Amino acid sequence: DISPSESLPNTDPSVFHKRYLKKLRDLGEGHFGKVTLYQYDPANDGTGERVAVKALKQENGSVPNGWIKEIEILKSLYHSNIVKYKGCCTEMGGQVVQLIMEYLPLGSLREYLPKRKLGVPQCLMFAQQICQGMEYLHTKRYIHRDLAARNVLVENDSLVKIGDFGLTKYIPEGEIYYRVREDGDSPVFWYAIECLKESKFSFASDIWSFGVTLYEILTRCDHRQSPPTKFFEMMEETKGQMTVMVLIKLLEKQLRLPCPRECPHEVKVLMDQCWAADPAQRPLFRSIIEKLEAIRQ
Ligand SMILES: C=Cc1cc(F)c(CN2CC[C@](CC#N)(n3cc(C(N)=O)c(NC(=O)OC)n3)[C@H](F)C2)cc1O
Repeated sequence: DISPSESLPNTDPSVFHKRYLKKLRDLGEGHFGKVTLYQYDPANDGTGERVAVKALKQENGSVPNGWIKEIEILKSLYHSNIVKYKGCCTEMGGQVVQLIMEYLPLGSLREYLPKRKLGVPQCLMFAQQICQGMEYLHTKRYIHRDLAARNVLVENDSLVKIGDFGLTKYIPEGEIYYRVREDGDSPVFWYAIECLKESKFSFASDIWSFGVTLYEILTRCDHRQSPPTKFFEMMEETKGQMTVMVLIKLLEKQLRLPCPRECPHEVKVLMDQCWAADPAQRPLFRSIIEKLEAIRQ
């Protein structure tokens, strides 16, 4: 038997040392920080694995507790349609913490869909997988608050994963809404009407955002049909008026994003159910999965 002193040092695979992280390129920029591609190369021979590293713009050295929350949330999620947590890299005695995730080189649906003319069945398969990841998230009482094609990563032609949880919040038992005044650049064209009017986020507001994500998928993320482009067209000349106020008026008049070209009617019906003005009228992810399965038959 090998005595402990002879076995390999018991290194914790979720601990990443800054000195072995070699920066390759930036992957994305958010309001509060950025995501960068690194090679983790402890052998220093270029054979290390590539990882995606999320870092917050560091204010006065203190680690915001919302950031620790995001790390704890991703660490607690195990689902085939959710990006894998790999570990953390701490610096300056824990003053700086970076989140290490698996790297999906095909990037998000925003980069992938315009290049690959996928058929409707494959688009609906991706949509169903997003619902499976989101249903899992909701069973753990998390709301995502930023579901959009830009935050869905492509593993391969038949697998997508929800890739970013920057705005995810826990909804305590017995509560329905999470209220917040977002100061960042909020994704208003993915926000449910009650989020725009009263900042009331809930499981049902994630369903609304899924409807917008489904719309993006059926447009293959064509920027000419993007939600901002189409809503600005519908808002006509809003010279100087607050965009959010005009968007709320438009949604209150029951106006919605148009049916994408070559989108089956029953998929547009599903989108419109996700965009019901009354949150209680919107379907749950479980029933959306069943509807998508039925349409895909
Ligand atoms: C600090 C807050 C913050 C900072 C940000 F930059 C963003 C925006 N960011 C999210 C992560 C992102 C898209 C997704 N999902 N992505 C992850 C991978 C991966 N794990 O491989 C990947 N791969 C890739 O692009 O391969 C070519 N892209 C992309 F970086 C945009 C959101 C934020 O909340």
